Amino acid sequence: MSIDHLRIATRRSPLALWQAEHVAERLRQHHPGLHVELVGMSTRGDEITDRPLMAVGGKALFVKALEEGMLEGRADIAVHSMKDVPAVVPDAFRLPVILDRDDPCDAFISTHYADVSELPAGARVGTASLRRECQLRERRPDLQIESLRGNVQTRLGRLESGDFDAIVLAASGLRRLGMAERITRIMPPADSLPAVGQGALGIECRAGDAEVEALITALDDRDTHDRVAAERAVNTRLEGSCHVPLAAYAELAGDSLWLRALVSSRDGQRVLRAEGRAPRAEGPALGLSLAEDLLARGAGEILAEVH
Ligand SMILES: NCc1[nH]cc(CCC(=O)O)c1CC(=O)O
Repeated sequence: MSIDHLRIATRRSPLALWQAEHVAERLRQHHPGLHVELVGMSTRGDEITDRPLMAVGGKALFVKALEEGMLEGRADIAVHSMKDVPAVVPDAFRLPVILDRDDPCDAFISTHYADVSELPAGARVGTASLRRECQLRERRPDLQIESLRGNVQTRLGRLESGDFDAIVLAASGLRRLGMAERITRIMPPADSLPAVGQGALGIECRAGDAEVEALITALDDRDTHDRVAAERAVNTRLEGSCHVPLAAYAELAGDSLWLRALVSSRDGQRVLRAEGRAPRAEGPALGLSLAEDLLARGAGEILAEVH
């Protein structure tokens, strides 16, 4: 029996729906005649917006609800922003596919200022991520950095209404929603090292669903997969909780993988960086060794303070 119908579990935010529809379209292209349907699911991470995400369980909430949907048989696969997927995938699931990466960088958005360096002393900057916050604080300890949650549209709305002088968001999210022209400046990885998996989409399925896995494998992008595997290895060793100021970003030049990682205290006063190169097949080992290097230099204490 071959599969002629595939249901995709997705969150209901505009970005999540775009991502799931993108995967649906790619699957239809690869498998003409396959019927692909989106199944929208609400997650606690989306429902609770009045408290910091890390206080209610972190980004793992986004993923967990979709996994439950698959276990209950309401969907066959789930599409995730790899940035939101915890380092360890539960035994009942597999994550065999990572699609080709979009822009992995953070985007600086401001109505008055061209770049971080042009912000006046004490300027108010909104960001939802501790990782972005501490890298901003390292460069500009004078900035007033405030938490900014909600979906991409909500966050842009708060910039427009004058709550902030600038905000920082993932470039890929803006591009996917057709709002690339809102980006004032792309922040290069040297200025804002991206989150593990940022800009990449992954497809999760139930373990043992060989037919489904065979169907989705066509969308896997080897280069992105190897890069994200190296980044996720850093996370495997350092992820002690749901929300940690941790960045890891890999680039490929032929067979050679260049991985950079960063751990920071919340105030940006102590920032530890590590980097290394390895053949692409050894990316996960490189990720683990960078994590060990960071731990040897005090990453454990820094992360313990943040928790
Ligand atoms: N945490 C929310 C989230 N999860 C993935 C993206 C962007 C898309 C991506 O990284 O692939 C965003 C928005 C943001 O960080 O601004």
